[in-house]
Amino acid sequence: MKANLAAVGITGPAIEINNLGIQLGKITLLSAVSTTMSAGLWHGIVGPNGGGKSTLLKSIAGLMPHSGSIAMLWSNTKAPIIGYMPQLAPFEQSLPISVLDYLRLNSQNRPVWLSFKERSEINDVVELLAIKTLLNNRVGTLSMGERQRVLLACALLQKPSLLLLDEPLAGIDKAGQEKILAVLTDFKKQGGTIVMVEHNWQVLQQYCDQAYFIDGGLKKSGNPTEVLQQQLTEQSLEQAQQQSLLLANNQTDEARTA
Ligand SMILES: Nc1ncnc2c1ncn2[C@@H]1O[C@H](COP(=O)(O)OP(=O)(O)OP(=O)(O)O)[C@@H](O)[C@H]1O
Repeated sequence: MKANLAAVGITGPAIEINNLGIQLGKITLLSAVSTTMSAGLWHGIVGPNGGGKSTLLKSIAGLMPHSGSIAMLWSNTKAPIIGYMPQLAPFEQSLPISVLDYLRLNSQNRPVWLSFKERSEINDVVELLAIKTLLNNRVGTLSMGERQRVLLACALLQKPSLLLLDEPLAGIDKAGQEKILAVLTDFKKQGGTIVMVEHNWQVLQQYCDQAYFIDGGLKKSGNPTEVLQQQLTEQSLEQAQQQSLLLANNQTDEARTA
């Protein structure tokens, strides 16, 4: 039987971001971000390195102090549960904790040493992400791809209705990526909302409903193919401007030496 990934019958929330700004000391990481991410869709955050994608995701997850507002809008009586997968979270090599214990720690809110009840959610995510053979391995010894699957399993454990994923495909081979994308496709089909940081435009175009280009702020958003086209047009315009500037400088130099 197929596991339910999102809380059954629950539509993931929409996210309304209004004039979001993030300042660390004198450095502005993000400014004036305003947008609405619709419920039940797959949203892709894209942009250059250091542009502020992870920062935006962390602020939606409530992990980053900010100005402006971020509101979750949902139609159900139960508040949305958020599953967050950080960017390639490193585990300390010597951390004496197995993958199974790590999942157990993340599967309940009360300390596992007080009581632990075997939970079916763990079996569901273990099967879903094919991590059974890793259960007795120490988290610090996992390869990058294995770690990604364990982190995604953790994000799915509480049956969230919103998934916030920071480059979930990074460091994973093609087969593993297809597996994860299939899991996420099912999650969306069951009503969940996904916000995912992703560099690969092919993935964004194939899977995401909306793309948001972040570079110190929200530069453009819309259908991923349209956002990509706009970005390519801007880049080629910029290149053409640089080339004509270079040409003009060379001509000036030549005129001076003549
Ligand atoms: N806690 C912090 N203190 C100082 N600078 C920070 C902090 N967190 C992030 N930054 C800086 O903010 C900028 C945006 O970082 P962020 O990780 O959001 O970028 P990104 O778009 O996710 O980049 P990448 O694609 O490389 O993962 C970077 O220049 C980063 O160095």
